[in-house]
Amino acid sequence: MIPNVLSIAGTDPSGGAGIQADLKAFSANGAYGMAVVTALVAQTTTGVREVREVPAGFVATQLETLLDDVRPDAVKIGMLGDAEVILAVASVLDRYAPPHVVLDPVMVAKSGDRLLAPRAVGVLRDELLPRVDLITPNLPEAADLLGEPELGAVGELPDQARRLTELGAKRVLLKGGHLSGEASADVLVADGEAEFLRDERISTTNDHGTGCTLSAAIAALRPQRPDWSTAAHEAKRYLTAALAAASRLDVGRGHGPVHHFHTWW
Ligand SMILES: Nc1ncnc2c1ncn2[C@@H]1O[C@H](COP(=O)(O)OP(=O)(O)OP(=O)(O)O)[C@@H](O)[C@H]1O
Ligand SMILES: Cc1ncc(CO)c(N)n1
Repeated sequence: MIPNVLSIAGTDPSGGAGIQADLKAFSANGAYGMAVVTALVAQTTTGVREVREVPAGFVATQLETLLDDVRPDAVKIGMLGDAEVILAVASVLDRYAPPHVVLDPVMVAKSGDRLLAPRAVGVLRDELLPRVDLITPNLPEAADLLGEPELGAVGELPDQARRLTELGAKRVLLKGGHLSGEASADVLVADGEAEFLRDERISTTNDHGTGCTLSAAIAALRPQRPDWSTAAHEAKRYLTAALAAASRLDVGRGHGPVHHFHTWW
């Protein structure tokens, strides 16, 4: 059976990040996609112009309406925007206990614009991290969650990922996309064990939504694969291919999107 996978996230009208990217990544990775919108974001490849939050009560109503009818096989959580929405999502997770929950702790867009209120970082750390199966922070997000300086070297990733599990996250995929070097390396830590996910670094400015794509692909693949490690390695390969395929796109003047392609078979 095709897995039903839910994204809880904000929007990107240019289709590169957020809900729009998640739905494409779900489809391309063999899942049926569903979405609950948490914030309307006026953004494109060049940056964010304005954000309108969806009231927390209505995020909860969207989730309850959906979950009373459909049981998802996995959930990906992205931009939540503020503390009230975080608490609403945490409470719904408690009541419905969906399997395979991935949290991308979105805080700042590639353009530098904030997508999470600074005072909500502690609420995300204390109320949501312990309730999900995997978190996928980038380096600035990991530093913010731990109150540490941002890492500058690949070799430091495993120890920082382990410290994130000490905050209550069951598993951590710490993304090294902001580092330079020949390879693009991330680290996955579960049960104290660390393993690297390495792939070639693609030379491109079409890197808008890479984080959304990776976490969405993991959520889509997890119900179809035996464990988190297999799903994460495969999602990483999918992202590298989508980054390489981005050279065929001509979208916007800034950080362009990756290309989610389907193999018809
Ligand atoms: N040029 C690249 N080539 C290959 N992989 C990359 C490249 N840039 C980023 N990645 C990979 O993309 C994923 C996302 O990494 P990154 O650290 O950029 O996340 P992010 O900052 O959350 O992304 P975004 O905010 O744009 O969605 C990681 O797996 C990272 O290794
Ligand atoms: C809605 C949304 N979520 C996440 C990101 C991070 O790239 C973004 N730019 N927009």
